[in-house]
Amino acid sequence: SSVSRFLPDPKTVAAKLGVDKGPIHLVEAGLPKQLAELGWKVQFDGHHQFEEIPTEDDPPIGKLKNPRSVSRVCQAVAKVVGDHAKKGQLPLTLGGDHSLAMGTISGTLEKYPDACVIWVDAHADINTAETTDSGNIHGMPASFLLGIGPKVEEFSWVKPLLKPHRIVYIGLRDVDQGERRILREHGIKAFSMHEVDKYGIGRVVEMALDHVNPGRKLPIHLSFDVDALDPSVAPSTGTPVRGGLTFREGHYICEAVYETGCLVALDIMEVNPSLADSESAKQTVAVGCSLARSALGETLL
Ligand SMILES: N[C@@]1(C(=O)O)CN(C[C@@H]2CCCCN2)C[C@@H]1CCC[B-](O)(O)O
Ligand SMILES: [Mn+2]
Ligand SMILES: [Mn+2]
Ligand SMILES: [Mn+2]
Repeated sequence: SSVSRFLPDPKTVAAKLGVDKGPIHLVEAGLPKQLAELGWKVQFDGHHQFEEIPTEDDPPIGKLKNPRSVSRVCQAVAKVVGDHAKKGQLPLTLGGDHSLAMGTISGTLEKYPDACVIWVDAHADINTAETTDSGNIHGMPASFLLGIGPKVEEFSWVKPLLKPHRIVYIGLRDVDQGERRILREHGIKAFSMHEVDKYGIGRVVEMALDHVNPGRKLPIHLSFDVDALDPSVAPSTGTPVRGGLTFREGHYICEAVYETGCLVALDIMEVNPSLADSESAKQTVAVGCSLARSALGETLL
């Protein structure tokens, strides 16, 4: 039977790949086979190739860096994820940069306009073209999905279909001033590491689900940035921040989301093996595979 009551197709997961070397390592670590062993019909249609836009042809737009290549890749991912979702499959996107979530969540919302998003991350990724300091678009996807901030022509293809009460964060601990203001002004619910310490991960996940999916009637898109985990657990990632989720807390979130029976799309993002020594890279890849298995039904007993 299909894991989610929203997936007519019995347990078919379509593995998508990001733009980074991370996805290749996750696949080569055996993730497709591991998912097949969980009973999934895995459709892995190869590594997504994107022709690079040379940097000189992709100058910043305002502060935004590599806007054209990011937009092009995300738009392609939106189409492919949307197509898989419309076929009743569960798109699993392996990143790669979290800017890809503009594509994956757009794809999910096309099929499931009432889907809710559980965003697991050290960061809120909700800067606008105005509030961003870094100009790195991986810090902005949520603002485009929510339609917050000044219009950026390059990203006008991102339809603002996500509503503030349909997204909830878990794991925040490095949020910019401008993002704090946005979260507050839009009434967006966020469980930082402070709440994880205070209530424990079990209660936090329950409160997060109660907030975005009270009757567990809505489809869930889980977007998991591995930098939500403590750097001792997932060291090989772009923006590590101390004081993160333990190995078990991260896996508990995935197990609990799976148990709702509402999961329709999954992102495992920001695994970047080229950023650490090979031991740390291997450890991070293994955690990425393990999180995906937990979100797709691997239980402890
Ligand atoms: N908000 C950020 C942005 O660049 O917009 C700034 N932050 C780094 C910055 C370093 C100095 C102290 C404050 N934090 C990274 C974050 C984006 C993370 C993207 B993700 O996909 O890894 O979540
Ligand atoms: Mn990134
Ligand atoms: Mn992120
Ligand atoms: Mn992050």
